[in-house]
Amino acid sequence: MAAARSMESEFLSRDFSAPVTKETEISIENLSVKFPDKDGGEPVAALRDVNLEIKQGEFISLVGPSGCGKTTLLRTIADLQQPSSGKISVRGLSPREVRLQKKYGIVFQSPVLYDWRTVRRNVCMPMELMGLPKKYRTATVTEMLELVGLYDFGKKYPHELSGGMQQRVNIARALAIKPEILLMDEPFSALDEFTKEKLHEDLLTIWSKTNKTILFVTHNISEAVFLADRVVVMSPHPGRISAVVDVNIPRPRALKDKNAPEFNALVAKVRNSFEGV
Ligand SMILES: Nc1ncnc2c1ncn2[C@@H]1O[C@H](COP(=O)(O)OP(=O)(O)OP(=O)(O)O)[C@@H](O)[C@H]1O
Repeated sequence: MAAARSMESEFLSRDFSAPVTKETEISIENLSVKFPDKDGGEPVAALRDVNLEIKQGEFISLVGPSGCGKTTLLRTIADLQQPSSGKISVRGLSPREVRLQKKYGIVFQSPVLYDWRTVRRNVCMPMELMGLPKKYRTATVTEMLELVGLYDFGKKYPHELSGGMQQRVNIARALAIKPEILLMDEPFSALDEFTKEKLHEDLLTIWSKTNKTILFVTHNISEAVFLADRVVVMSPHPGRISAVVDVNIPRPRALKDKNAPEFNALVAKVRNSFEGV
């Protein structure tokens, strides 16, 4: 009970816009993940010898073809998958400790919203599960819906919203527990180009206001470059990091930056970094 109370008070005092410290937030050392082969053959090396340091407040895109281990890497950081060897440490804590402290926000491709709950009550749900006080929940839902531009839609139900709006609700819900790290697995891949581009700009605004560390998985090279500080390029068989490309395009970024020669040069650099595809 005392432990639950101290977790709650740690939660209520969590600062949503903590300053970016540029300290290492996630350290991945010699990480390998193998899955047994269904036909009894050699295990599948979903990840082999992955090494990566991610700074607090960094925006990292993970890009690569199908099967190169992007989702496996995200799931292993999130403690949804265990390493076969190697180690992940988040400011000295294990992924499990970080998950139990609710410091991960996770956004998947399909927004898993509850159809029978309004937008407000969907965003509220993780805070209800954690038993946070009602007054705090109400204020946080309002703050999150303002952040994602959906304050006026709080009383709607998911089926009354477009796909892009549903994904915004999903992001608001992931942010409602004030995570330090946002893990996003192809969150916009099912959306049309116009909606996707609007969400890119909005996600960058949300990121700059909240200072989260973001890992963003995508197949789309242009999306990866536009959003990230660094693009981590992965290649399959075995899943590994084949390059890390720094994106030195100034921020804040706008869609017109995609027309700049520097942007296209970076897209080409990422494309040329794939190995064994
Ligand atoms: N639960 C599992 N059991 C067995 N093999 C798996 C499992 N999960 C992933 N794999 C295999 O591990 C490799 C990496 O898969 P993963 O889903 O991480 O790749 P990905 O880059 O995210 O692919 P996609 O872009 O298609 O989502 C693939 O060969 C995949 O078939």
